[in-house]
Amino acid sequence: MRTAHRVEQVRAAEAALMRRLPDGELMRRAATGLAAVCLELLSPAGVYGAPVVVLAGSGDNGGDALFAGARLAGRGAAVTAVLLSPRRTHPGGLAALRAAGGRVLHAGPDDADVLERVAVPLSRARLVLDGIVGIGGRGGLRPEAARLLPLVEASGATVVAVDLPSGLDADTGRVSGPVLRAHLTVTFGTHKPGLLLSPGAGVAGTVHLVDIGLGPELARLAGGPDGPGGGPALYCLQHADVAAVLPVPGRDTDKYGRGVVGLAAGSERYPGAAVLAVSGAVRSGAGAVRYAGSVADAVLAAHPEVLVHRGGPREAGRVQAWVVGPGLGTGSAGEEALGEVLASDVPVLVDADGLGLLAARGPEPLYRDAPTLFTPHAGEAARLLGVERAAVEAEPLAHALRLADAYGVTVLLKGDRTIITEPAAPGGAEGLGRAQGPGGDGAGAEAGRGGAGDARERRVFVNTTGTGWLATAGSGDVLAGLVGGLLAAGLPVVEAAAVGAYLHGLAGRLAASGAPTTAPDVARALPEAWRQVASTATG
Ligand SMILES: NC(=O)C1=CN([C@@H]2O[C@H](COP(=O)(O)OP(=O)(O)OC[C@H]3O[C@@H](n4cnc5c(N)ncnc54)[C@H](OP(=O)(O)O)[C@@H]3O)[C@@H](O)[C@H]2O)[C@@H](O)CC1
Ligand SMILES: Nc1ncnc2c1ncn2[C@@H]1O[C@H](COP(=O)(O)OP(=O)(O)O)[C@@H](O)[C@H]1O
Ligand SMILES: [K+]
Repeated sequence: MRTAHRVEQVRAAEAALMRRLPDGELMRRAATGLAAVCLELLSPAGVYGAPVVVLAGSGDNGGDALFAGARLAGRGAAVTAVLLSPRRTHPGGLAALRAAGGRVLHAGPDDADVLERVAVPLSRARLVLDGIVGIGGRGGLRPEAARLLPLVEASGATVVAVDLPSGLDADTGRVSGPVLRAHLTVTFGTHKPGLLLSPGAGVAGTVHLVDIGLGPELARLAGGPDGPGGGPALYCLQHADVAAVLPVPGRDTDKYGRGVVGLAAGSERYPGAAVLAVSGAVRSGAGAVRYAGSVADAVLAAHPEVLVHRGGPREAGRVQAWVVGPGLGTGSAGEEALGEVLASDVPVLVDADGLGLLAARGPEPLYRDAPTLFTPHAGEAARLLGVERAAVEAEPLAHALRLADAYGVTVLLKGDRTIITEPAAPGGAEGLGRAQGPGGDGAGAEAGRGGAGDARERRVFVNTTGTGWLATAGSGDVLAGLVGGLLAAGLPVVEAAAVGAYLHGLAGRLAASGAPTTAPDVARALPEAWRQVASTATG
């Protein structure tokens, strides 16, 4: 499991660790790891004489960058440090850089002709280290740093962000002003949520984690009574985590034992959505799929194995979970189907038109005994909350949490980085992520910040397996069917959502393989995604 922690958690762990280590040891570890990555980047074309620019701000982030720059200079690179706060530069880092033969340019707010002076080294640079600001940052880059951005972008150099891209909010991934886009981010100790969430992930590039020994401290804090507490702010599944919970039939399992998923979807106007949701459900691990609705013939033509009912969900027969909404329409038939499904006593996934119908009623808790999962994209989430779509896209995590609390449901917010979160007071304490840290509890995420319940209880997952090729009509319907099937197969709601998003993203990659793909092809790639994941468990 990959995990991410908020700045206050990182600071607390850092303080605890520093008490036990010699002065400067943590920065030495960070700079060593950073320099190693940079050397690897420079090596193919040669390190000796390689032009490197270090952008250094006023804090320890600049210190990391300067110490790493000194190491590169020690290996023969031609390093120029550009100091954005010349009077407040990290003294040890600056001294090390000078001692290793690095050049130094002043580029503070009061320095004249800055652009002319830095233009030449930047235009020649093969590598730029962004040590302007790290986890101490607030808001977008300030003008003295922002004015360098066009020069960096025009240089064509590889940009390596130190800890995180300067100007990016570490906790939320929000970009509220100018930000230095990186090809690669070398982050220290733990991932920061903003590197994994949208839109931050889009400016961080590939993220490389350098171990500086914070892990045990973070785990200790998670269980302790003092400090920020809480487990990781974010969990990010890997193959082995998914393999551990995939529903695999035993020798004595029959199809009903594997779970039956019901789908209330499709309409004369949108029959395809039902077919696509079914195509995900039949490959989900459930033993059987029931369809209830008006486009049974289209469903049967594509999937003869489905049990169909040409009426409402209530009379369709027993299921272990319902999916309601894809292509359902928002008329009275849709309204009726939604009402019947929500009145059932099994887990329900509400998608697409089902969410549209609920949005029209406005935010109110659903008060169901069984779990309810919403699977909106940003536009649907915005309608459910009565906010602009752009607001959801700017801060998806905060809005996913608000949505979960306003309706009392688990939320899977779709996007390039899909977020899964439960409402503030989740039932049960078992499951993925629960075993992390001595506290055994889940994540804190932004819950406290959003004023949303007990920050220590709530788990938040982010899915990183997706690809832009999944932005194709109907791929969300496939996801709804898949997750519904996982629910029917018995996975707890958060696990079903997180595992479904993971397999769906992977299937999207396999189906696309670098070229356009279609929703049916994504569904057809699900078994291969499953096999790839499962093979990590069997070796
Ligand atoms: N924690 C750990 O475990 C370890 C941490 N390490 C490293 O330390 C880094 C954190 O260092 P840090 O605390 O010195 O803060 P940092 O990010 O350098 O900012 C410094 C100052 O910048 C300013 N500033 C603020 N916003 C700004 C903006 N938008 N644009 C421009 N400037 C802005 C603001 O100063 P102000 O001008 O407001 O007084 C702020 O105080 C961390 O990211 C990692 O690299 C590793 O060495 C080892 C282990
Ligand atoms: N840029 C992207 N990167 C990764 N996944 C994406 C991207 N854009 C969309 N997706 C995924 O594609 C699916 C689209 O679902 P949705 O918006 O409901 O489309 P539709 O309504 O056409 O089915 C979601 O699973 C979403 O996470
Ligand atoms: K940085």
